[in-house]
Amino acid sequence: MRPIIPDYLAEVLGDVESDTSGEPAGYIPELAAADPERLGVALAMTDGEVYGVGDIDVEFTIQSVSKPFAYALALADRGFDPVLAKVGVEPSGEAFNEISLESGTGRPLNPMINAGAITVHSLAGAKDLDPAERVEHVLQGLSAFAGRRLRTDEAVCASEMEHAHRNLAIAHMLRSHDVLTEDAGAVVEGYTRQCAVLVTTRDLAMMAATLANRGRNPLTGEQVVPEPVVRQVLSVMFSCGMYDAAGDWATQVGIPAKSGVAGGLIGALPGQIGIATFSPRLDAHGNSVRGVSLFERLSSDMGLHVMEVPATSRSVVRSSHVLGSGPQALRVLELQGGIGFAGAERVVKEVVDAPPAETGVALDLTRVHSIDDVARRMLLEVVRRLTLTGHEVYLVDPESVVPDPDPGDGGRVVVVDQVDRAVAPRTAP
Ligand SMILES: NC(=O)CC[C@H](N)C(=O)O
Repeated sequence: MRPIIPDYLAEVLGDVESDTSGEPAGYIPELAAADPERLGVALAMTDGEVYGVGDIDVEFTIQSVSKPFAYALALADRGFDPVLAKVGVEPSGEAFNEISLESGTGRPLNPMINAGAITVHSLAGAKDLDPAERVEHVLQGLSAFAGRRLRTDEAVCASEMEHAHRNLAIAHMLRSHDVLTEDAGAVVEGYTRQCAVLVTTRDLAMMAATLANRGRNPLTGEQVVPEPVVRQVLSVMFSCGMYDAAGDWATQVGIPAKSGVAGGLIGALPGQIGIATFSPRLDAHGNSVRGVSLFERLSSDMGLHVMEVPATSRSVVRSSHVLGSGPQALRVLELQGGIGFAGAERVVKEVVDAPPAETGVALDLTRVHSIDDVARRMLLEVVRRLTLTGHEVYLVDPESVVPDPDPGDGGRVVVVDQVDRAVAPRTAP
C-alpha cells in the first residue's frame, strides 16, 4: 500500500512549491546566501513516529525558533517568579526586533521578541554560569528537546555578530533598566550563538513534539522540562509566537507556533503532534511565506485548530442500564474516554439530578483511559452523595484510573475489577 500520510504531505508541498514570493532574511549576510528553494515539512507524533517530505534532513540555523525552548529552560532553571519579574507575557503586536519595553516596569513585553529573548538567554541555567557555560547549557537543553546533540554554525554566528547593532542597542537599553545585569555584549553574543544552532526540519518537528508531549521527548523518553513550564511556553507561543501576525495566525491556523528568520517554523499541538516546516523566503513579518501556507493548509485539512475540539464530554456516558432485577437490581453507568471537568459534569447531571431508583449503583470505568484531578474529585463527590442517600456504590476500575478512591465524609465505595463482581455479592444470599 502506498504510504498515506507522506503521500498527503507531498501533495500539500506540491501545492505551495511554486510560490516564490518573499525574500530570505537580508540582514544576516550568511542567511541571505542560503538556497531559497529549500522546502520541507515534517510531522512528529508523540510516540516518536516522524512523517516528512522534501528537504527535511537539510541543516539550517534555528534562529528565533530557539526562543520558546530557551524560555522553557529559564523557567525550569530559575522558577516562574524570577523570570516573570524580568520578562512579561503580553503580545506586543510589534516586529520581532522592535526596540521597546513595557512602560512602567521596563520589562520586555514577551519572550518571543528579541528584547525578551535576549533577557531570557541571560536567565538560562544557574546564576553563576559564565557566558560560555551558559551557551553550553542552552545548547544541551536544545539538544535534549531534539533528542540528538546539536552544534552551532560558526559562520552564521559570526556573520550575525558583525551586524548585531540593533540587538546590542536592545541589550544596552535592557542593561540600563537593570533587566539585564550582565555585560550586554556578552549576552548578545550568547543569544546569537543560541540562534545559530543548526537543526533540520526533522529535529524541529521532534522539538515541537516534545512540547506537545508535555515536555517528554518522544524518542529518548527524557522529561526535558516540567509540565507547568510546557503550559506556560505553549500559551506564550500561541499569543506571541508569530510577532505582529500572531492574531491572524491564532484565528486562521490556531496552533501554538514559532518562526525563525532562517525559514524554520514550528507548531506544537498539545497532546497530538509536533509540526515543522522549512522554506527560507520570508514575509514582511519575518515569517516563512511557504511555511505559513503549509500550516494554513495542514490546519484546515486536518482539523488542527486548538479551538476546534471534539465533543468528548458528550460521549463520556457510554450507557446507563440496569443489571439484575428486584432488590438486586444494579444501575450501571458505563463511562468512556478521557474525563475532564465537562465530562464529569455529564456524570454529575446523570446521577445527582435524577437519582437512580436502584439501591446498587456501579460506575464502570473499564473504558476510561484517563481522568484528570477535577474530574476525579467530582466523581468521588457523586459517590459520596449516593452513599448518603442510601445507595451501595461500586467503582469498576480494573486499571486504577482513579488512584485513591476515597470519597471521604461518610462516603463509601467498593472497588471491583469487573462489573459482575458488583452484581455477584449483592445477588448472593
Ligand atoms: N526572528 C528571528 O529569527 C530573529 C533571530 C535573529 N538571530 C535576530 O536576533 O535577529
